This record gives sequence, C-alpha cells and structure tokens, in this order.
Amino acid sequence: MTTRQVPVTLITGFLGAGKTTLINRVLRQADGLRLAVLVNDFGAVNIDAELIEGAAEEIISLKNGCICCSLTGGLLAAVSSVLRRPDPPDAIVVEGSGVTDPLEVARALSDPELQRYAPLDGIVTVVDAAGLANLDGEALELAQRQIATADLVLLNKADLADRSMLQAAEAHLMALAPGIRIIRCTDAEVPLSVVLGPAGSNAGAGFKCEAVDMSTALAQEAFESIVIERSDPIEVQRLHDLLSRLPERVYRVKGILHLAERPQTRCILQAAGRRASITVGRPWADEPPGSRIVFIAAKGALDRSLIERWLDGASMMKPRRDALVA
Ligand SMILES: Nc1nc2c(ncn2[C@@H]2O[C@H](COP(=O)(O)OP(=O)(O)OP(=O)(O)O)[C@@H](O)[C@H]2O)c(=O)[nH]1
Repeated sequence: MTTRQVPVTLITGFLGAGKTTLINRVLRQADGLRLAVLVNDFGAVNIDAELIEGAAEEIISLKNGCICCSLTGGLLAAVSSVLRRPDPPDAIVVEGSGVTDPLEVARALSDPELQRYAPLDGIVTVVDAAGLANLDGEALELAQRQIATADLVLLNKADLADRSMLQAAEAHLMALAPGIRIIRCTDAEVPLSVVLGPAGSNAGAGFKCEAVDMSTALAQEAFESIVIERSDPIEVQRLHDLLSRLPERVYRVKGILHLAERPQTRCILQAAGRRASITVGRPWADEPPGSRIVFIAAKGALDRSLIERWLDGASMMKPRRDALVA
C-alpha cells in the first residue's frame, strides 16, 4: 500500500449531465498528472469506460506510466487495488453512474483504513442547466440528492439554456444547497485545478483504470437499464425513429453503433433528455462490428421487445410530440 495520500474526487450528476465529458476534459488537461479514473456505469455494459478510452487515447498510449486495468467488484476493492500498485497515481477520479447516490459512495469511501490513504477530496456534481427543470419524480429526487451532497456544482450545458433558465437553475441549486459554489460551463470546460483541487498541482504521467460496481439500493429500485446488442448494421433513420418514440421516462440512451451508413467505423450514440447525437469514432479495424446500446429509464418504462421490433423496422406509430430531436 502507498504511504502517501492519494486524494479521491467523486464526479456525480444525473444521467446525461456531462460527467464523461468532464472526465475526458480532465484527462486531456492532465498534462503529466497521474490520474486513475474509476468508471461506474449503470447497466450490464460499461459504455462510459469505452467512451473515456476513446477520448483519452493520447494519454493511454503514453509509454511511461500508462496502466489500463479492468476492475470488477466494489469501489473499495478498486481503490485499494489502485493504491497497492507499485507506482500509485497522484489522484483518483471516480465517475459515478447517473443514478449514483453520492452519499452511498461517500459512506463507502469513509472506511477509516481507506481514509488514511485515499481521503475523499471533493464531490463535484454536474448539472444539466437546460434539463434540470424537466426532471420529476425519482429522477428529480436523485438529482437533488446529488446536488445537496456536492462541494462544487458545474452548471453544464449553458449553451442550451437561456438566461432565465440559468437563473432558475441557479436558484434551484441555491435552495437545495445554500452557499454552494456554482460554475456555469459548456462542455464541462473548467480548469483542472477547479475539479481536482489541491491534487491538480502534482506532476507525473497519466494512467487510467475502469469499471467499478457501486450500484446503490435506490438505483436498483427506481431505475432500470437494458442493453440491446446487434451485429447487423442499423440504419440511421431507423434509429431516429426509435429515439423519437421512446417514452418520456427513458432518461438516457448511449452506445456504440454499427451503422449501415458508416460500416468501417464505430459511431457513438448519445441521447439525453430530448437531444440525440451520433459521432464518428475509431475504425473497427480487427474488431467485429456490432452495436451495443444502453437504455436507462424509470423502472417499467422500457419494453425490450418493442425496442427490438422497432430496430427491426416494425411499422412505427405517429411520433410523440415530445420526441427526441436527432
Ligand atoms: N450542447 C451540449 N452538449 C453537451 C454538453 N456537455 C455534454 N454534452 C453532451 O451531452 C451528452 C451526454 O454527455 P456525457 O458526458 O456522456 O454525460 P454523462 O453525465 O456522463 O452521462 P451518463 O454517464 O449516462 O450519466 C453527450 O452527447 C455530450 O456530448 C454541453 O455543455 N452542451
């Protein structure tokens, strides 16, 4: 076990708020800082780990100090295993899934033995400035808990919110956590030192870890996820039709796509709230092409067989008025 302290920063925020965007930015700015990133996704497939890997290639490919590992089991085990490495990192960043209750994670990290070596340095909660007002029920309750536990709130997606939305979101945040530090941003663009605090001043080489299971009771009760995997290519129009018909309580859809229109490269699907985007990723190279799409929703809102049928091209109903816009 390392003898020096390795601070832990927990990144939380509701589904699609911009946590992975923030982690990718942190990794890009790391510039010699050795960071271990523990990614926790809700659902059977850890798409976030893949999305981070994709965006952090320049760090992962560094020869000095790049360590990629696959960690399963609890958060404690993952942190302990990072600390036991012969050359431990300067800081650990944990990305909670969109349905993580930060209090549960903070409780897990408050293990006295762990505290000596890996103290919780801060909780940064990313909030979708444009989406906060649309949440209700369990989703709102969870988002509020994530905000109330934060040391710093990044009011992200400021580009999608007008002045009055930003003011309303800030008033909401202040009511939940009086005196909270709030930074408005777009694409989670904030300095590394703001996210990592004092840990951001060290120097070394970058490194990354992935995949932690810290699913909480609340997440299990209130939300569910399904993963659709297909090896045959999907047409963009079909995907568009599918997204436009999903019920309102499907909060998040993301994944790697094998698109008929782009057979040579992986494409990345991101949909949160009413927005969706597809971006072109790395070529498949030797990997067999295939799509893996994760849908995260309030329990009972998802119908796997319907989604499968829509992807197969079953005739569609009239689009909903609140349809996602691709
Ligand atoms: N317009 C806009 N889009 C953003 C911004 N930040 C992130 N996004 C997009 O929002 C989508 C979700 O971002 P992620 O960073 O994956 O969100 P997340 O919180 O990690 O999502 P989960 O892991 O599913 O909870 C992606 O398509 C991002 O590119 C922003 O400031 N403005």
